[in-house]
Amino acid sequence: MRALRTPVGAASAVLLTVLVALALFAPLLWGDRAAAIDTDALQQGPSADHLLGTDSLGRDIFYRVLVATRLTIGFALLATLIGVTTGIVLGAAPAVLPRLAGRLVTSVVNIAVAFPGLLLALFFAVIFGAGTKGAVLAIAFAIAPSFARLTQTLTASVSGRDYIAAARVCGVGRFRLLTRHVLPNIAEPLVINATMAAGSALIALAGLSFLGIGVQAPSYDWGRLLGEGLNRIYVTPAPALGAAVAVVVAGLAFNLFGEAAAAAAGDRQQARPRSLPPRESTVDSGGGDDGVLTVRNLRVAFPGAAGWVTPVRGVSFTVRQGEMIGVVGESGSGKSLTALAVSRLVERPGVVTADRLEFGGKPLLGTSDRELGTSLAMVFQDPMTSFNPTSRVGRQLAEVSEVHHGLSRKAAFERAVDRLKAVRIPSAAKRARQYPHEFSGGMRQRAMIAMGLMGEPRLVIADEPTTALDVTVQREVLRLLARIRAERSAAVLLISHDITVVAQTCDRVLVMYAGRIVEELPIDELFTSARHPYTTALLAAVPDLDTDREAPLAVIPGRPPEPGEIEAGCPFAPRCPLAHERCRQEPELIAVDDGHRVACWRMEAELVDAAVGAPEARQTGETQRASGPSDGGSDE
Ligand SMILES: Nc1ncnc2c1ncn2[C@@H]1O[C@H](COP(=O)(O)OP(=O)(O)OP(=O)(O)O)[C@@H](O)[C@H]1O
Repeated sequence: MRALRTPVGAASAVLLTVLVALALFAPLLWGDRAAAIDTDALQQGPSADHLLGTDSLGRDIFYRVLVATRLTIGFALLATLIGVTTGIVLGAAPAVLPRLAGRLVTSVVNIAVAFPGLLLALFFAVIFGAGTKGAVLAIAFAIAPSFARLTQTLTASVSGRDYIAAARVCGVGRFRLLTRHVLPNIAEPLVINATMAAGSALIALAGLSFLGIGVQAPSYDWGRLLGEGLNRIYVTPAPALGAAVAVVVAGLAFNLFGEAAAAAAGDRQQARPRSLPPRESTVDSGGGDDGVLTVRNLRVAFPGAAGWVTPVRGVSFTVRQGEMIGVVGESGSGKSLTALAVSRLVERPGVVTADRLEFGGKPLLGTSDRELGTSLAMVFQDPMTSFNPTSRVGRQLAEVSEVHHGLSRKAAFERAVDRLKAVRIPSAAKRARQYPHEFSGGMRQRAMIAMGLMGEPRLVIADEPTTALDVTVQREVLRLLARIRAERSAAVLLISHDITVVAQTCDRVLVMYAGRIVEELPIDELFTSARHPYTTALLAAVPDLDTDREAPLAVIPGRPPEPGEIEAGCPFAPRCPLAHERCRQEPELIAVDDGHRVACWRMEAELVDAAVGAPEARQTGETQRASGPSDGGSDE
């Protein structure tokens, strides 16, 4: 509609309407006059009776041009429909086919795209033979490769969005993911490009008819009329001009309307949030444990220009039933990648490995999509991108139960309404019928949590769930997570860059720096017993009531290293006021107390000093190192 408000859009829309009207009504109104042979008026020039003259049988060329609109537009649209459909199927196929077959399809498309469209059209026209059917198929197959490429590109651009990740966490199958979540969200650019393709198809079809390999007598389209008119262009140009003007005007109308629609869509796109990079996982795991989530030596690596980079470098922790664990660290420390890896959402070319990666005591890789979809809930940072914008909120929630619990559409929808009520969405039944954009940010985030509650989640992973929300709504969302944990005994892994949020809500905190855990400790010891210089620096950077308002806020000098910049030694050393010679080597995470682990050489030194002073203490320290974490439940 926005396109119609521009002069180009409005003018091309009027032209298209006229063309469609002509295609529908011209043969009914003037079909007889266009076919009437008049041997007394053969090959005449323009006159008041015959505006564009007559042909070799005395038929009125003006009426023939009008009547030919139906065949020309009809076949152009048919060719576009076949071409676009074939292209979309080919473009979407790699997303649903096994990897090898998908690659094969992509290669075929890549080769086909390299050939000029008109060349392909002529090639297919020869294969299918002269005639309307051949011309339509030739043009359709010439259009298809560029649409396949477009579909592939658009699919890739939305496949990293949070709502796709959310649907994948819920175990939605590839085909359904494609038809319900990907295609509706790329429909707009596809339709716009299809409109422009119709213009090109019309011109190409006219070209084939003009060359004599398109529409055959006694049928006629603008291309054939142009060919006939051209034979006597030096005697009277009007017969050729009529068809030529019709082809140009119609081709332009389609193309300009497509351009105007694209420009209008482009304006809207600028306001849309950007997508995340695509992710998937290939995970090694094994062993068994009674924790809800057991992670040992988790590593996530990506190929880079100068070799592999490893943003997550050997992370180990355990999450137990009903526990709320906070993960803090500056941007880029690997918090989100850790969460994505345990949700099986790191995509190729990313590689995830771990000595143990278990969910509910079973290897994560062996956990079925259905089980993972109903027992692991993921809440993302940006509530705007977490939902598919083209589908009603209730339907998106219901999808989980349709897929996993085999509930009917109606029953699944009722369950969705029930879960929306559980997260205190007012007028839940009405809200369930609304689209995500009709929800406020906080409501969307609660609806996202409700989606996790469609199953019976044993673990809720919330990745910066409150960052995009104002303080009051933040508190509501955090309270809701705490309530779910209390009422349903679900474990919660809360990722945040804000250590105070974690301090207010969690039982334990994992502090991450440069892809590793540098400290883990119970929350009640956070402000009193934090030992790692990075944790103490994070705490010092939090203003409190005693903070001098005149003095500048404390900041940690320097910046964390990028994954590709991490060198040997403690990665925090360049920013650490206590760094010394020993820090040229990277310290291990060692247990210093019950549930308290620290990766800092100072701790090693303290343990050794303590051990020298008290032989029994030395024994304890060594025992702790050997057995890993105690109550904290993790080792490395
Ligand atoms: N697909 C990817 N390919 C290459 N590098 C990646 C990819 N995804 C993330 N990274 C890198 O991994 C590092 C850790 O990213 P991650 O998103 O886990 O950080 P984070 O601690 O969650 O930070 P933030 O709080 O900003 O989200 C970053 O430096 C990031 O650039």
